[in-house]
Amino acid sequence: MEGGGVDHLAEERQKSRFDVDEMKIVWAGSRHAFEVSDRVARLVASDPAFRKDNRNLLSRKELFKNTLRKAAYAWKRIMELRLTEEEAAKLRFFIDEPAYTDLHWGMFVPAIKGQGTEEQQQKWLPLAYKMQIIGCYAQTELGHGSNVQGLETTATFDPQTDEFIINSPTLTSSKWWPGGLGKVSTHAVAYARLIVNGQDHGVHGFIVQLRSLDDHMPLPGITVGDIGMKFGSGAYNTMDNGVLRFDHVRIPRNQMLMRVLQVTREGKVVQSDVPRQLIYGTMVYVRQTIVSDASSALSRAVCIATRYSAVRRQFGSQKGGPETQVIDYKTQQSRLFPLLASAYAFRFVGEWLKWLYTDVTQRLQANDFSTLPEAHACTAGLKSLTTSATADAIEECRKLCGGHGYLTSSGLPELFAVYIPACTYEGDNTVLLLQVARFLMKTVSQLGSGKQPVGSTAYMSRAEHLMQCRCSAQRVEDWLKPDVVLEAFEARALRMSVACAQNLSKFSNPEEGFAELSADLAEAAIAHCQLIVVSKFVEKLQQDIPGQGVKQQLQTLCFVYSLHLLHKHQGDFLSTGCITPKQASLANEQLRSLYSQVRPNAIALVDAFNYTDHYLGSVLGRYDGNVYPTLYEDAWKDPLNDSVVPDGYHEYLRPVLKQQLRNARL
Ligand SMILES: CCCCCCCC/C=C\CCCCCCCCCCCCCC(=O)SCCNC(=O)CCNC(=O)[C@H](O)C(C)(C)COP(=O)(O)OP(=O)(O)OC[C@H]1O[C@@H](n2cnc3c(N)ncnc32)[C@H](O)[C@@H]1OP(=O)(O)O
Ligand SMILES: Cc1cc2nc3c(=O)[nH]c(=O)nc-3n(C[C@H](O)[C@H](O)[C@H](O)COP(=O)(O)OP(=O)(O)OC[C@H]3O[C@@H](n4cnc5c(N)ncnc54)[C@H](O)[C@@H]3O)c2cc1C
Repeated sequence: MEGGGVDHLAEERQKSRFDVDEMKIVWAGSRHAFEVSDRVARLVASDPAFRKDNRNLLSRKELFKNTLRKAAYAWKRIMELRLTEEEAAKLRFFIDEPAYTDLHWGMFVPAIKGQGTEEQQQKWLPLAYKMQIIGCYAQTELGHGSNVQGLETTATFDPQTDEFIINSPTLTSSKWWPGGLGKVSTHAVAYARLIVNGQDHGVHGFIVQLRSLDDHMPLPGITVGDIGMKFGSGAYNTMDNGVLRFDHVRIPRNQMLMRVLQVTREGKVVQSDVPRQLIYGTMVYVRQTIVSDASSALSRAVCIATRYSAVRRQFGSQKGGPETQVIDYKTQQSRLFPLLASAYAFRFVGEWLKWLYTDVTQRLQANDFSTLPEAHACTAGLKSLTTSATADAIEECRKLCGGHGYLTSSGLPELFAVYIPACTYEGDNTVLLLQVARFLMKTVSQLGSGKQPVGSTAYMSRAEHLMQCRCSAQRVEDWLKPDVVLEAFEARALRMSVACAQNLSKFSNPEEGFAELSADLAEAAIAHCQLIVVSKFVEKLQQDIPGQGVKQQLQTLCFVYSLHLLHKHQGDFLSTGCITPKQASLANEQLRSLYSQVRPNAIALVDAFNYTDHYLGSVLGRYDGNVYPTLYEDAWKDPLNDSVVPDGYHEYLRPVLKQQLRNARL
């Protein structure tokens, strides 16, 4: 994508055996998506206002102000250029800096859309769309995050004044973590226990104004601020995660989001026919976006590690010739190529999840709630699986880059620091896996009742076969048959779920049993989610994919993804009797051969992500591979090198040196 100087990776690029431009379109999702993405990426890269290479040198205050500046400038550009929603979303992506706008557009607006009545949407959405108000999603408290039903903030209906009184009764009820809350938001969708006539009706969302629209001061009864520095310099510190306390703050009754439950003027609580779980709908939406984001973060780390692995040479010089490129070491390949394959796998499962989410949203609008449990289980499970894998992968990519990977200029430390909270926010990954496990146990318990499992659990309808089938792989090549691979994953997932269900049935108290077996249940959930990813990759390959060699590369990556999982989790596959040790060894042999097929295409496969050097933000991952001179020059730019003799020499170094000298003379 970058033009200019000498291309140190040119030889690598010539080795590839497929049409990279066509692969770029597959990666982007469509030709249109590619064109939008490419255009916006260049726009951001060429605008000095979006410079980001100085982030980790700024103090928190400077960093935050800089983010405010960028967000305001981005908004101005969105208006000036009349960007569509798709283009604006891409702009946010390539600016690559967490900001309050993420929560405004990503959670505040969707919460009103999903949980507000038509009337409420008409009132609040135009204000939010024009950014005349800025909102956040204030759910988590100091004492409770995962356990939403345990939230303590109260919203008590006062029939005298037709208002709710929002209150933080305890220290632990302080809202804690919401992004955009600390310093920016004028409004929040705040989650609180609805109390009417002394009766607790559970947690609901309320639109609460926090700050004056004139001078930005907190309104009476509101205490609000930032919760302090987070992991890493730069990184997520561009975000003002906040603390908020309410001291009997009054809001009009019509500011409770009432799509699920209404409170009338008379104080009557009316449940609509919309299921309660819709209150959790915003989280379902965001979890779905987080899966796509995982493929972006992972592909970015993999792009850096792959390019650098082709540039870096260690050992193996023959007769004074060049040393071996580290990418040619089999160990490097076995660590790197599964991550490359995972990036593609997560991309495709993300595309599918987006489709699933759109489908469920359309059904909800037509009052069909039947697919909500499936959407919840898939978004929760895939959010958990992909973010855990991506966080681990970024750290692995750092190690794959050796010492230089630890330098800020590699781009990997900041990427890691910014990314890892994805394992926690929008649902702790273990808590989410246990939600999937509940869904699986329910599905297994209904097998044989005549109710056919559908969607992601449809494979369970073949339980009789999958519980006793034997893998047919006899030769290495058999592991390149999608049906063989899929059946092994289906059998493993089902057998693990059924084993959990059988163990659960031994407990007289199911909740006690669930708690006792929760580690096994989480593993069964992982097996189910891995099956979803594998099956969506296989489905992708059934589509018509144009471009010379493109489909073949994707096939190779699909098998790399599947067989590396099979290798990594062979304990599961063997202990459930899905494969034999001999078959595991054949699969591993096939995997090694696949790595050799990926090798000549590796650079082109990461070029297909079409990332600009600006977006990558990595000296090691530069498109032209010109790593060493840039690293060398960059080092001299560090503020510590502004002076040859460091500040502090006279106060702290010279006296120590002199003292040592005096001691030595004595
Ligand atoms: C730079 C400027 C540019 C400007 C550019 C402008 C344009 C920009 C355009 C777009 C930008 C978009 C950006 C989008 C990115 C967004 C980034 C976000 C960043 C991340 C922020 C993070 C925010 C947060 O973290 S918010 C807080 C999240 N909190 C949690 O996730 C809490 C987790 N806990 C829970 O979800 C629940 O408590 C629980 C599920 C664990 C348990 O709930 P419970 O006690 O009620 O449950 P049960 O287990 O008893 O379940 C009851 C029943 O309900 C079902 N269930 C549970 N959850 C759901 C659900 N979500 N949906 C449906 N059903 C659900 C469950 O299965 C049970 O069902 P049964 O049938 O078994 O009864
Ligand atoms: C960067 C960041 C941004 C955030 N932004 C927002 C925001 O905008 N708005 C908002 O409302 N919130 C936000 N949050 C809060 C976030 O959603 C919560 O932190 C998250 O849901 C996890 O909840 P917790 O902190 O209560 O974790 P805890 O539940 O306290 O987790 C602690 C440990 O306990 C384990 N655990 C908890 N329950 C169980 C269980 N039932 N079974 C087994 N193990 C369990 C977990 O696995 C974990 O290991 C943000 C958090 C972060 C880090």
